[in-house]
Amino acid sequence: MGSKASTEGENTGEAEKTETVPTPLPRLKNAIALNQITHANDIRFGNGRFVYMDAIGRGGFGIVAMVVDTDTSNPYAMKMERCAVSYKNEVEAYEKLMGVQGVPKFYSTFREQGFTFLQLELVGINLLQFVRAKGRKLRRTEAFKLVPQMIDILEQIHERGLVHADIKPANFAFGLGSECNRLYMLDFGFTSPFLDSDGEHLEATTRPPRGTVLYMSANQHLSIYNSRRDDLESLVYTLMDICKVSLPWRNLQAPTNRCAHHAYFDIKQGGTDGSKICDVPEFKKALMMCRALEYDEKPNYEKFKRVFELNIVQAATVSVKPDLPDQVYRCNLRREEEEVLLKFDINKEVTETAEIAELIELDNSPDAED
Ligand SMILES: Nc1ncnc2c1ncn2[C@@H]1O[C@H](COP(=O)(O)OP(=O)(O)OP(=O)(O)O)[C@@H](O)[C@H]1O
Repeated sequence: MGSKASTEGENTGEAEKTETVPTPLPRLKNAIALNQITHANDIRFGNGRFVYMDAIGRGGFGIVAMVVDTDTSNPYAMKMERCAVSYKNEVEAYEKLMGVQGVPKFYSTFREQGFTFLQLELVGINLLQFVRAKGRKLRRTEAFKLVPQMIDILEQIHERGLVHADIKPANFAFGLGSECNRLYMLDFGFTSPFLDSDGEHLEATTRPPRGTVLYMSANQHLSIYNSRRDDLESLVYTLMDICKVSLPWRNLQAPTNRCAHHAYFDIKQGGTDGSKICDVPEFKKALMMCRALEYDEKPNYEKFKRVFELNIVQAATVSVKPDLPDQVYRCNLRREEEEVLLKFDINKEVTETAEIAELIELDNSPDAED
């Protein structure tokens, strides 16, 4: 989750009409085999119950660690954040999404030393890492093969009355082992309800844009509160990006004021019919469908899927799954992030520093949720 101009993905060059073999990207090497994990430290969370194994993700407010439960020896993902304003949001979302296929299981949450923790089902490589591990962007047929799963997850999230509000490649991940051809949706820090307590759609309102600039819908740049149509539009940008169709705004400076957001809005609108965004018929059509949706309208998910439908031969032959289905990917931490982890070293005496006390206070303040 992050309110920032994303630098994720690679600059992909111009959109193409025909499918070409995508160009190589730098490959990821730091895979960790699940059956080979050993821990060389005494960093523990949750009153000593969870042993830290490795960092597998990082975001705007903290890191995601792979941990092992000392009671059961099961591995989990532990999302730890410092005073994250999005934390309460994310816990509520995970509670509402319990049982949804394609959302990692949520096991527990706790707070330690001014940090919040979410214990989650461990899933595998995210889509951004997947593309990097392949060393090339995906072929369109490969990206389209993923669409039904992506839409199904989104539809279920919407059915629970929530919009995800930060759809991007790094927020989709493959499952592990026998689940490696299933997709999961991650990061519910910006997820928000779109229904009121009577089940009616919330009135259109405004708030400062949040999410990841690169994939944010055009309307979000006008500060229009997210609704279901915005998730779909962000999904189209996500798909374009993973299969080498350039996002024309990729090299724009991150918007810092209203005027800059308006510039983004204009370029993301891409002319009256969106045709200036790209020439690929499927993306053009999908974007037009997003633009035709009213603020409170329920999308026709099946129709959306049909835009990307593969023919019978393609559907039977195209396979999209990680080469290493039993591996997660280590992520490099910054020095200050490594230092944070040392606060949880059980061999070190832990004192609550002024900084941590301040963070707890901030986190408990009434404004913390905005
Ligand atoms: N349950 C999980 N299993 C495995 N890896 C995960 C899991 N949850 C998150 N990750 C990894 O950690 C990364 C960051 O997670 P997440 O997006 O939830 O954090 P964030 O702090 O909100 O990030 P950002 O600020 O970039 O949006 C993901 O892209 C993914 O690679």
